[in-house]
Amino acid sequence: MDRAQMRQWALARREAIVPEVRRAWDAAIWQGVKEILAALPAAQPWIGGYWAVRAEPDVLTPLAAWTARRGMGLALPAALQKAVPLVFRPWSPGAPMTRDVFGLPVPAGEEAVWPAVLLVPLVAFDAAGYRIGYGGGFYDRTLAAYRAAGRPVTAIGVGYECTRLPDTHPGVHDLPMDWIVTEAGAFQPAARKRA
Ligand SMILES: Nc1nc2c(c(=O)[nH]1)N(C=O)[C@@H](CNc1ccc(C(=O)N[C@@H](CCC(=O)O)C(=O)O)cc1)CN2
Ligand SMILES: Nc1ncnc2c1ncn2[C@@H]1O[C@H](COP(=O)(O)OP(=O)(O)OP(=O)(O)O)[C@@H](O)[C@H]1O
Repeated sequence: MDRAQMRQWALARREAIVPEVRRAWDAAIWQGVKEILAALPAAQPWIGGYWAVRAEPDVLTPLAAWTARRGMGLALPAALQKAVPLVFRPWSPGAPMTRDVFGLPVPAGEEAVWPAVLLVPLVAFDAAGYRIGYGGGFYDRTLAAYRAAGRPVTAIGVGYECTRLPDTHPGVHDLPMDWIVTEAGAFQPAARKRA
């Protein structure tokens, strides 16, 4: 399979998950994400989430409640043009929304922030922490922009076990996730594991 075929394979598997199972898996994924966030060295001013589309794991509601309780801000990505890094805009439940270049809902406010922790939706992923997304290269460009700006970032990939692959055949631009969280738990990709 090439990356486009892996993407189609994984999207089909993800869309086949029935609602009851999806609810249970999303709850388990949220538990895994929460444990990672709770163990971060310091309270973060901003966490980058995402507005779930196309059968992505949806943890936005508990994430919003959790961050609000701790006085942390939550921001959502906006793809404002093709081939540029994502911009993160502060969001809270009920905030006014507009649409980005792909028609996805994004916060209407134009303020941009740089969350040091990003939840990154995975269409498919592998044990080394590499991912396949929708093919726009947005998260890869975004992580590269953080690196170029000298801003540390923790990337937490979020996906379902049924879209795990032995090897996603990453390209030169692909940057690995620091963590991957699925319904089976949270793991640090082998290549990145530290003593
Ligand atoms: N929930 C969520 N929000 C997100 C992302 C994401 O992966 N998930 N993004 C992460 O990047 C950005 C949006 N990126 C997107 C990139 C491509 C397509 C998409 O539908 N692509 C078409 C092909 C379009 C084309 O070729 O021009 C497709 O897959 O059919 C959608 C969103 C920002 N917001
Ligand atoms: N840092 C970068 N600079 C320039 N081009 C990049 C960069 N990162 C990715 N690209 C390009 O973006 C395109 C899409 O990349 P890829 O197939 O890895 O997308 P994806 O990871 O599935 O999508 P996404 O990150 O949007 O979810 C490729 O043509 C790739 O070369």
